[in-house]
Amino acid sequence: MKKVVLVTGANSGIGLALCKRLLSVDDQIHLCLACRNMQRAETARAALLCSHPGADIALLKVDVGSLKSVLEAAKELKQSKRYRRLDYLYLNAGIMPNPRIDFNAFINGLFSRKAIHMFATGEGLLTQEDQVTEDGLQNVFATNVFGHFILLRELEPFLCQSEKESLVIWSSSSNARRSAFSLTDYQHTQGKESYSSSKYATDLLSVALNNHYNKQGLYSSVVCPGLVMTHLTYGILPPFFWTLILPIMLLIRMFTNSFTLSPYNGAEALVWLFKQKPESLDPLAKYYSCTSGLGSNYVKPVKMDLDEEAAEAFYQKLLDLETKYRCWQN
Ligand SMILES: NC(=O)C1=CN([C@@H]2O[C@H](COP(=O)(O)OP(=O)(O)OC[C@H]3O[C@@H](n4cnc5c(N)ncnc54)[C@H](OP(=O)(O)O)[C@@H]3O)[C@@H](O)[C@H]2O)C=CC1
Ligand SMILES: CC(C)CCC[C@@H](C)[C@H]1CC[C@H]2C3=C(CC[C@]12C)[C@@]1(C)CCC(=O)C[C@@H]1CC3
Repeated sequence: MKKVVLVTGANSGIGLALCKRLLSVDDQIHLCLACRNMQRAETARAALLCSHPGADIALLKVDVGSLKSVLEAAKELKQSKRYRRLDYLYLNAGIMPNPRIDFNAFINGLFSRKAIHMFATGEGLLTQEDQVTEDGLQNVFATNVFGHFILLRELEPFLCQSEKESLVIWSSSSNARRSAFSLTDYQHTQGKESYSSSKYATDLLSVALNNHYNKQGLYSSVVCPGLVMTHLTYGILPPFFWTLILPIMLLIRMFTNSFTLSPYNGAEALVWLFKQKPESLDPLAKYYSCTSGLGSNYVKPVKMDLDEEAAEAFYQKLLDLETKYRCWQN
């Protein structure tokens, strides 16, 4: 049976590298690139077909930050009858709008005992300016979490099938931090660390999804790709600056193994999960892409800093929000 794989945010960065690597592992897969910009999606498909001529690559238009677009995309997928099931759903699209570096925190952190941790996670170094979407949601939450949750809910018939397990894989981050997230303000309307909050939310959600869906054959995992040079990180510092500090980054990599740097390396854990049996994965672990000082890639599972009650409480809040939006749609 050929595997069916859908990747959101597949037209650039880690998502595109993942697609390329998946085709290298198995060029028989049915690959669906779910992107908001069809021109960029076409360019990505052309690039993938260059390296894998004859590959089965479909495009699906979806803006995960817009509930209307998510519902339309799911409807299109169901109506097209192109696929009967989905084996892997990579929820990779993500944003970090208007990032700012706190240089004081950087200098203080540099000379503290937490220096290595700071480089591995970016903890306390970054703030973002969020916006409100047309649905009245915080943009980072809508894009990184809720749009993907609704997509998953809409695609349940493709994912929950008795004959075979399916795996949902969330692109989380080492920047996910418990203290940046609050159950009473899960959209992060108050603070300035919406990215960190949204990634912690994906970690909680993945745990809750396993509790609710494993019996139906659906499994969920989270990955951290490491620090990768993509449009996202070029929004933090310009490309020339990253090139300038490359020797420093290679040095830091020797201590943290978390500066994977290239999208190819960053996709390591995502590809590794494709090769695993979903039921053999640890629902409470985050799978990190790592690159050693000598440049070899490996995957490291790390227990997440969360409790299952909080995961369940957050899940219930998402269900309530979903009900509210579905009422508005009708
Ligand atoms: N780069 C890094 O160091 C790290 C990245 N990550 C995570 O990895 C994931 C991929 O990021 P990365 O490859 O670095 O970043 P990129 O900016 O290169 O890629 C992000 C992808 O998501 C898409 N996207 C953004 N918003 C939407 C939307 N509303 N609807 C549909 N697609 C959307 C983008 O499409 P478009 O081209 O249209 O903008 C793009 O294809 C993200 O979830 C990120 O948080 C995690 C840890 C580290
Ligand atoms: C390399 C240094 C001389 C200067 C870089 C300092 C910071 C800009 C970076 C240190 C750790 C980085 C990091 C991220 C962004 C850039 C840093 C803060 C991320 C938050 C990017 C997005 C993620 O999901 C996780 C990354 C963790 C590490």
